[in-house]
Amino acid sequence: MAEDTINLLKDCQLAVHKPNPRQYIASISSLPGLEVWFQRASDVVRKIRAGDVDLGIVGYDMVCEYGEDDDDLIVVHDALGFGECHLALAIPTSGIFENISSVSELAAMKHWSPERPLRIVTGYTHLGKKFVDKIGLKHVRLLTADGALEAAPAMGTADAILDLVSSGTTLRENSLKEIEGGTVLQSQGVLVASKRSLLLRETALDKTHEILERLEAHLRAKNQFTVTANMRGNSKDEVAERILLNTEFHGLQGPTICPVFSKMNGSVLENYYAIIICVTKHRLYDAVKQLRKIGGSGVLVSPLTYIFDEEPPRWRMLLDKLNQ
Ligand SMILES: Nc1ncnc2c1ncn2[C@@H]1O[C@H](COP(=O)(O)OP(=O)(O)OP(=O)(O)O)[C@@H](O)[C@H]1O
Ligand SMILES: O=P(O)(O)OC[C@H]1O[C@H](OP(=O)(O)OP(=O)(O)O)[C@H](O)[C@@H]1O
Ligand SMILES: [Mg+2]
Repeated sequence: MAEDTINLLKDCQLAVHKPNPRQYIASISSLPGLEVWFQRASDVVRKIRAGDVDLGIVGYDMVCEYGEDDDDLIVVHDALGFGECHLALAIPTSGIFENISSVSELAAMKHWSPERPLRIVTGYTHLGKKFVDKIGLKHVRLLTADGALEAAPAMGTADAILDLVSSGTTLRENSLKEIEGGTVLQSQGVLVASKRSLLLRETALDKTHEILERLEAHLRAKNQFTVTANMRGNSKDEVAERILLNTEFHGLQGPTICPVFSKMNGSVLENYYAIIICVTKHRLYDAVKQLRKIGGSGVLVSPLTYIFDEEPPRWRMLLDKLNQ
């Protein structure tokens, strides 16, 4: 998460300067007056709640587990695009669980009693307790461990686990499976803040605004290409009509169309137009095909770095949450 966070900030022109690897304090030269502290994910949330730091970047799972529903915590950006995983219940694929494929089937098993509860090992006791209550599992004991939870069922120290799953490889390699209704939450990296800080300290709100704007502009641009193509035509209106009526690709507000001037037999002609549109990466080839069909040639594709649009919706949402 730390590496992903540093890379993301760098891509947003917010490079984190850390004088040496064993130092936990750093700075961002484009944000003077801001201190960066490297802390364990759980401590990031605890320190925001305690009022020691104003803003943090952590997994949403950490915000929920260590935030314990504290309404001072406010998620400023909920999808930073890394650390994607989900918190889920998993049970062994064989033995008494062989035919169990949902939480209702798990709850209905006759094996669990006050003397012999279902033992679930997890690092997420707050979320685990809430989840067990929600799904109505009666005879349960939550056990805690810090890591390698997937080994517990085979070791005989627990019956089930509640842990993060990403690719699913760790579960599979340890003969465990997820079950229907067993997902507690979806998680990825988020930017989280203390509501109190943002309300009481104008500089904290200003810096948050700048960071959010940069994140939004970069993340919006990340999956887009700028596509430029030349197209023969008699006027820009005619070219615009061809694009708007015959393709699905129109740019942010609409295509930008500019005349291309060429020299022929001593005179300057305006019989080509350059069109500029934005295209999501996975639809690039569709866009090229559609542009070709309406006479597009010389298609140039370049990556987009930022899209600064009007005020980002997340900023408005943040102000609403702060009642401003
Ligand atoms: N397999 C995974 N795939 C994607 N994201 C993950 C994965 N495992 C964990 N994460 C995310 O990374 C965050 C940090 O994970 P974790 O607590 O394991 O950190 P760590 O780097 O091992 O540090 P620590 O020393 O505190 O355990 C989690 O809260 C979660 O949001
Ligand atoms: O579905 P997968 O892609 O296999 O990823 C899931 C694993 O990743 C995390 O562990 P991590 O590697 O952080 O080790 P840890 O639990 O010891 O911290 C998590 O605790 C799972 O064990
Ligand atoms: Mg880990």
